[in-house]
Amino acid sequence: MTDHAPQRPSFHIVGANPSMDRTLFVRDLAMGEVNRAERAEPMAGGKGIIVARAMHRLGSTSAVYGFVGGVTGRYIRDECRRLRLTDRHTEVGGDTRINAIIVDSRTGDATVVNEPGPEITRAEAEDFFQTLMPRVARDDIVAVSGSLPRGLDAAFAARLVRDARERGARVVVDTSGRALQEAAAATPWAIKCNLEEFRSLEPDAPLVVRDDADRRRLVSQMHGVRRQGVDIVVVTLGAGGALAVSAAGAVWVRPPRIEVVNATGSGDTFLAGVLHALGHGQSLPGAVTLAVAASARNAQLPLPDLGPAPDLGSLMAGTASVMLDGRSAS
Ligand SMILES: O=P(O)(O)OC[C@@]1(O)O[C@H](CO)[C@@H](O)[C@@H]1O
Repeated sequence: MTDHAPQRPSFHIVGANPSMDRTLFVRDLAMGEVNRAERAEPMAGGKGIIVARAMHRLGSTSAVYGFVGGVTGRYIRDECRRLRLTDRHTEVGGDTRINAIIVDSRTGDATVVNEPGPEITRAEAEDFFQTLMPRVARDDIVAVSGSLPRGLDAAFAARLVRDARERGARVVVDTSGRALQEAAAATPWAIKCNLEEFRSLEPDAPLVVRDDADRRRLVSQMHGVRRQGVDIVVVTLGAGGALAVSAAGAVWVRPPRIEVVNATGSGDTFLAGVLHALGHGQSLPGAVTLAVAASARNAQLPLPDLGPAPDLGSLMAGTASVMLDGRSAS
């Protein structure tokens, strides 16, 4: 490499609260009844791990950070090794959680029960910052994904954004509730959330986005958040695709038609697509198109993954992107 060759940024994926996801496939799930699973699959999960695994499938290597402990924590570390993710987790006294995902194998509907996660002490939180921050360099991408385990509050998310920004990194936040509010106030480079999560930033946002008028209203609210100091705001709308705004304008990407097997992790896979594409210098509309296709691919599979060497060409061809100032982007 010459001195002038462009350097790829390093990706640091923070999933503070990883989990062993246990996915149970049940036909015609009946609440309040005894159900029998057709099969059960364990998988390393938590939003950060799903993001990093999907990025790896797309060709971007990343390091994963968060808190792990106990036998389930060991499982996460073993899986990181197997998946070739750089494991920079902080070891803690509590146990990594186990989350239950019950997929109705007839409808594809997923019912998810998330544990709160281990209690993190102040010293463990400090260890985490000491592990992450010295490794963050200018222009690196730091993604903050998923819930916080017990003992950490929204101030943790805000400090994460501030400290990584001070090191010149581009910080991307995908979390919810108070943590999202405080992280957004610390003005990250980008926010990616779903509609429900966006409503914690903009309570007047529509509950559902049905038509052009709803999309335009939402876009103007997203620009409002952007004007508070965030460069890029992306809101995913499930079957309605995704909207993204930056100073250059707004784009809406409609998803391809697919049969959903299990959409768990599709939002995380979407984020992986955005990070991979923006990290490789693609435009925001191009990145969102890849992300919508990747998220659709994830939903076609029984477990959150893209599978080795995913070919997203036909799914990308099934998307349509529209610049909301009326020009067609593809
Ligand atoms: O409690 P969080 O961190 O918000 O969500 C955790 C979780 O439900 O999200 C992933 C799917 O998006 C699963 O791997 C995981 O169990």
